[in-house]
Amino acid sequence: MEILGNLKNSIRHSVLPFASRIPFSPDTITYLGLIVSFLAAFEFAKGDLLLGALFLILGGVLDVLDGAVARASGTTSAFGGVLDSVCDRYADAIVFTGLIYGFVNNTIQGTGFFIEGWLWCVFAMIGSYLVSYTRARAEAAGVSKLDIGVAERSERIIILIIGALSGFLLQALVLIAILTHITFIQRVMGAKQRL
Ligand SMILES: CC(C)CCC[C@@H](C)CCC[C@@H](C)CCC[C@@H](C)CCOC[C@@H](COP(=O)(O)O[C@@H]1[C@H](O)[C@H](OP(=O)(O)O)[C@@H](O)[C@H](O)[C@H]1O)OCC[C@H](C)CCC[C@H](C)CCC[C@H](C)CCCC(C)C
Ligand SMILES: Nc1ccn([C@@H]2O[C@H](COP(=O)(O)O)[C@@H](O)[C@H]2O)c(=O)n1
Ligand SMILES: [Mg+2]
Ligand SMILES: [Mg+2]
Repeated sequence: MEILGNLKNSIRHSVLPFASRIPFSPDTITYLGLIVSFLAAFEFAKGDLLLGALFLILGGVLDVLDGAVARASGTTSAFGGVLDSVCDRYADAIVFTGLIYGFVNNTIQGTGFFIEGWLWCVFAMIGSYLVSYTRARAEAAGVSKLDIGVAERSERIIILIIGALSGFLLQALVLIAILTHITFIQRVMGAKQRL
């Protein structure tokens, strides 16, 4: 996990020179990233997994860039951090909703794994929210930074992108559902240790 943490920090650092030339405010980029997530959801609802994945990648890059632009321009703000987080929650929800719509309306094919594809989307969404909320609630209780676990947002997005591009979308959703519940337990235990 330490290696992945270092990779994330090196990516955040490596985009700073590029970010410093972006002529938009961090908040604008955050809002733009949310709009792109809506586009990804719309494409998944139509069953277009390729376009959905491409919008997920763009949305993910924007999610990295908003913080990079803030740091490069010295305009990081407490509100920006809140805005970034809540927009990520809306983005998570709308993308899973697009996938659920796709499975329910059979524009996305995929059955098996004991339960319906749309239900795996629901469990993946529940797990994702438990991961994020546990961190938010623990940090509100005084934990410094509970960014631990195997399925943080970046990992969830990458698994979804690879699943959508590779034809193994249902398998990716099953993996996200399982890994997010593991991460939820990791974070509850981490909060217990730190509080
Ligand atoms: C234009 C370019 C110069 C831009 C540079 C490109 C680089 C940015 C490379 C990006 C790779 C991109 C193609 C893949 C999509 C990126 C996506 C994975 C990133 C999504 O995570 C973004 C971010 C989320 O953290 P953030 O602080 O914004 O939000 C936090 C989050 O909401 C928390 O939720 P949770 O607790 O985790 O559930 C909240 O709790 C926090 O409060 C909130 O602040 O994470 C940034 C992580 C890294 C900086 C980016 C990770 C990149 C990957 C690990 C490695 C990318 C290369 C892979 C090999 C690509 C493979 C997939 C390929 C596309 C098929
Ligand atoms: N509109 C924004 C978005 C982000 N920030 C700051 O960046 C941090 C998130 O960095 P990422 O690389 O993970 O996106 C966030 O906590 C804020 O400090 C901002 O100020 N305004
Ligand atoms: Mg961000
Ligand atoms: Mg974010």
